[in-house]
Amino acid sequence: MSTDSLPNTFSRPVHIAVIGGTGLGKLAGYTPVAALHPTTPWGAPSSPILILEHAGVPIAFLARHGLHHQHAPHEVPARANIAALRSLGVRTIIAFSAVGSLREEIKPMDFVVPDQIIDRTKGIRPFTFFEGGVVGHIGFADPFDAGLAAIVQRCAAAMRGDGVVLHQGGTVVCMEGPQFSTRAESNMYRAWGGSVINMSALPEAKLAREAELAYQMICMATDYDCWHDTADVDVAMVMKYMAANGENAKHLVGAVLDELCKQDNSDSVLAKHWEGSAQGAVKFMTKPEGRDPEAMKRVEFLFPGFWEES
Ligand SMILES: CSC[C@H]1O[C@H](OP(=O)(O)O)[C@H](O)[C@@H]1O
Ligand SMILES: Nc1ncnc2[nH]cnc12
Repeated sequence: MSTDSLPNTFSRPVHIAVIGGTGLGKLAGYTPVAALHPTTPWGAPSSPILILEHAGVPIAFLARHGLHHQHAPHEVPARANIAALRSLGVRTIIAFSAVGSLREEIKPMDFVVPDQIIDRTKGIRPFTFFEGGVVGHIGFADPFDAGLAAIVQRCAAAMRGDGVVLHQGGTVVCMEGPQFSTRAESNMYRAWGGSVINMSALPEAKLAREAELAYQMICMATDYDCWHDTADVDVAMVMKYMAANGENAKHLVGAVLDELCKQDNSDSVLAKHWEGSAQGAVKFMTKPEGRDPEAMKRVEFLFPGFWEES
């Protein structure tokens, strides 16, 4: 569907966003009411941001790899994505990801709500908002949002697929890609305690935390990577399972949005529990004489009024 005929403005604040990953370039069952094209100091986001309505509540939807899956994992403009969503008022993000399973019990088609990440990206992706003359060190011990994870867990019953399981907790290994892992790497990640593997959890989750957003990834297993005695992962396998799992994903996202929309103006959806966490880490690090005006402006885009009291 072309988004060209949709309004490119939306006047109400939007608190909730969904980021769609591989095989989830749109949200089935929703008709967008606007298509926004925000710009940020970090450039344009991956795709137009579609505004959908669920139970009368506006939801932002962003396609991580672009409308046509044109951004490789290391090319996704994650800073622009997170900054653009925040500038619309978004404080809660549910992010979908297609993952390889590193555990026998996580079968293709199962869902995983991870609570940890192992970073195997290679430092080639821009990964922080705070650089170039403004320094900040945020806490990242628990990279996802426990409150959102609990909501997703409660919604697992919405999936009617036979035998589909939602695994609560687990460690996502985020590798650089775009090539898949070697067998030695896949076995090493298993030995490290990894549950699933993808190429997209980072820097997205780090940037969401820097932007003081509540962020939870929902992983959909599409393969057993290459450690298992079944066929090694390839793109066709990932796409086949994503297509087969579309109905389950639709039911799950619908149920999660039901819950989030009921709480649209609550402190948890507004991520009050993260408010001030990054700003505190930034404000006192770089002394005024070391601050770069352009870097300060970029921080101001994220947190309007940030420098007023310093
Ligand atoms: C096509 S397989 C590899 C690709 O799939 C996952 O994408 P996403 O996390 O956006 O669903 C994985 O992270 C890779 O980018
Ligand atoms: N095996 C795998 N490795 C990395 N990313 C993936 N996304 C889906 N399957 C994957």
